[in-house]
Amino acid sequence: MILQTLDLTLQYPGKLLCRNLSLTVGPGECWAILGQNGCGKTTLIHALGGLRRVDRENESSVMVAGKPPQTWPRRELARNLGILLQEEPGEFWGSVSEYVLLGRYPHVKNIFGWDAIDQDMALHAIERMELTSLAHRPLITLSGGERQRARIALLLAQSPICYLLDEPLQHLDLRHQLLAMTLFGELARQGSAVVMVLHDIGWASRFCDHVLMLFDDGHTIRGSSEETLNQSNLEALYQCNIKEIVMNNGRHFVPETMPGV
Ligand SMILES: Nc1ncnc2c1ncn2[C@@H]1O[C@H](COP(=O)(O)OP(=O)(O)OP(=O)(O)O)[C@@H](O)[C@H]1O
Repeated sequence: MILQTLDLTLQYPGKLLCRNLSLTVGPGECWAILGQNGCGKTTLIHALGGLRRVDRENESSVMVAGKPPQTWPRRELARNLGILLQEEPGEFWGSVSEYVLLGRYPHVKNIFGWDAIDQDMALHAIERMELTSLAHRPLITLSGGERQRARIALLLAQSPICYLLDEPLQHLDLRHQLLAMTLFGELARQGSAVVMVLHDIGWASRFCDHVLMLFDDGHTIRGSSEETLNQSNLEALYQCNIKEIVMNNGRHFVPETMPGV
């Protein structure tokens, strides 16, 4: 078990986001977190990553590799857990390759800087995200999608055991959505744990083996994608009419109509 919540309840004044969530994410698993805007997906990612304190009496309700995330030394936590947030904390004025190298910081052994392994891993991550031709450009000159690929490359260079990803496909075109999902699927097959917030059920059904659904009233459904992704769960989750289409051995879910329209 890499990531675990025990009876986790998250709320803001006047709004219950999730109630008594017990979740266990193991190595090799790829999870999608699904739910309507404002249901609490980002808040949950923050709680799982130790970026948001859970209630005091609830302190042990999130565990990363057996310990609450706040109790890990930061560099050690970053070797276990890599987090991709929706918002960037601040501007970075260096080049793309300098930015991606920051992912190696938790692994640095040499006080004089990055060693050959760090350089190689950053280079490989840049290649994987198809950024080689932009590697020397200042990060701030990149487009939204290019910058999102650089952020994913930084995480690849970091190579944590568990990836927590909040809308990793934001700003990406179709080709790069496929590239990113293929990569996350590969990471899971190689033994990493991957947990990602998605708005596209198609990607979830194709690449994720587990799903967590967060409903507006705080209740949750979790389980295998096979079991949980069905018309009735998804219609209840998204509050609209959804049609399931089976095509080329894959299941596709198409939003059809708004109820009452
Ligand atoms: N600091 C805060 N104080 C009060 N309410 C908040 C605070 N931060 C977030 N919320 C509310 O909590 C709810 C959950 O927010 P969150 O960002 O986790 O939703 P989400 O599921 O990630 O949404 P989206 O799909 O739009 O990104 C929202 O209704 C939001 O307005």
